[in-house]
Amino acid sequence: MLDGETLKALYEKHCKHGFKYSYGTAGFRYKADILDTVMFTTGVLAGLRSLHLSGQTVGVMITASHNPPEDNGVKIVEPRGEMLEQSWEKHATQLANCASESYASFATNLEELVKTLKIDTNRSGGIAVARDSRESGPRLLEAFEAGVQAFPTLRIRDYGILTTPQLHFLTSKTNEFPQNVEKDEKLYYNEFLSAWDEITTISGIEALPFELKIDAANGIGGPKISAMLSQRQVFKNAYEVSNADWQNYAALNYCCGADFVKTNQKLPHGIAVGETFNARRINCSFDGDADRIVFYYNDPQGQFKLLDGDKMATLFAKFFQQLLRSSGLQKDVEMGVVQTAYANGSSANYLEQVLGVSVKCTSTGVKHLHHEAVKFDIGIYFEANGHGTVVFSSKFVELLNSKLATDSQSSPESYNSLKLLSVFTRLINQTVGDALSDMLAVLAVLLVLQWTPQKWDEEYTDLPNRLIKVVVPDRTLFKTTNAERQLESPANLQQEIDALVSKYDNARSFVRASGTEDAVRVYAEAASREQADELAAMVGKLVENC
Ligand SMILES: CC(=O)N[C@H]1[C@@H](OP(=O)(O)O)O[C@H](CO)[C@@H](O)[C@@H]1O
Ligand SMILES: [Mg+2]
Repeated sequence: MLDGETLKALYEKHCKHGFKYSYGTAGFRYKADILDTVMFTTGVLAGLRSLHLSGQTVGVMITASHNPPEDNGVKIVEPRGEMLEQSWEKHATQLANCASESYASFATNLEELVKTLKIDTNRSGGIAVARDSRESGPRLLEAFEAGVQAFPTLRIRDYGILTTPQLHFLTSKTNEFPQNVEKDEKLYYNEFLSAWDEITTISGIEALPFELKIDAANGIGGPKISAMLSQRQVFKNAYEVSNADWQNYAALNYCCGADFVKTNQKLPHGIAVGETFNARRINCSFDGDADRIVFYYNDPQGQFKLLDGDKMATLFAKFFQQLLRSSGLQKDVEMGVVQTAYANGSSANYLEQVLGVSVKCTSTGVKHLHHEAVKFDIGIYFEANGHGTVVFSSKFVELLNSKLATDSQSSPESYNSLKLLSVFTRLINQTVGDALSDMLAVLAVLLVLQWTPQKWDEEYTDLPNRLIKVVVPDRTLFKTTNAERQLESPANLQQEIDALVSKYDNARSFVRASGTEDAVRVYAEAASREQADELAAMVGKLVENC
């Protein structure tokens, strides 16, 4: 470990005092100008995590996702590509807050952590770091790297600008693959494109039968999706990337991107739809770090229709259920869908009542959903905003492989389904929700089923819903229970919300403090658009006045 004097000099160069931080839904996320201290301590903490995990490489992503350009943030990725182990979040928060107090407090906390976690600071370890396209990224990276220097035995691999899922993927491959395999973006593209190639072979297509319009939110997803799709002839002239101006910092997520489309339920700037209805036209929006995606289309009446995370979860559930049936595996495989309270009531109904698939509800944040999803053989998890993926158990993959090895003589339909299931385990980025890989997976399902976006949408009808933000003096007063669906405090607020909800048809509403923004979120759904909007506004008033 670095000597005290040198560490103190680094601390003084990068740390400021007086701010209180907390590791939220997706790491630390604040205005970029107050993040230097927490970047420095995250460098130290990621180092500790790597050393604690016998020197395995730990990932770090510097991003504020869908937030405005002036924000930034940082999150730590486990060696297998998952979000930081939850018991370590408190260490991350505590170290940052001690550093925000004084050097002495930081040094004492660091010493305690090394002691209580029994960390051998002399061993070697590794950090893989990347950032999104924000202007503050390089400065914050510098503060982060200074923190990592606390342990001179650590190697840092700086990947420059990546999407968040690319960093998760490369972190996981760094630990999984031998040293002589180059872990770079090429590895990422090859992984998903080679699975995609099998889909085009199975479906026998030479050109994509869709007109695909991609809104890249002026984030890093723009150049990356172009780098990926331009490698395959099948996409030639079939896609267009809008809002790809990732070097125009102020344009990031501005009036475009997945969050804008989901929240406003309308087309982003830069995507126009033609006068006449086109059944093959499919649009999608990424968020700023390309770990979310939503799809949409305009129906024959010219009405905007959103195909969000719930629609993706239900599409995958229906598709995998069909494949399990036709391959005779449905009795051996447990499939489930994990959602949050923000999932549209109609989607849960459809899954349970129409498909007969089990549905679990967890707190917001993919770390919670992922944790629950891995309990299934096929665990499909999506937040309504389009953040999610599918995870497959190793038991399921082994079963598939052994069936594929022995079942080649069985019916062509059954064999084909087994092959498709196997391809999807490779087409989907299982480490984390990934706009690029999710986009390919959705297109692949539509191709195999020969569905248009409209046909996909017609499986069930969303209940009209509204999500609003209310700024309050202290959002930490809003405490929830029951997977965030009910408030415990402020006292009596839940009863008042329940009383309002009971006045509307088929209605539901809940309130929780955001973990990424300084606001309280209010969600409402009801039988009609007017009722959903009115209920959200009324509950918002209750929150404002309490
Ligand atoms: C309602 C909503 O969309 N909440 C988002 C948002 O979290 P909040 O804690 O609600 O701010 O950002 C998270 C990180 O990207 C994402 O996981 C989550 O779904
Ligand atoms: Mg994101």
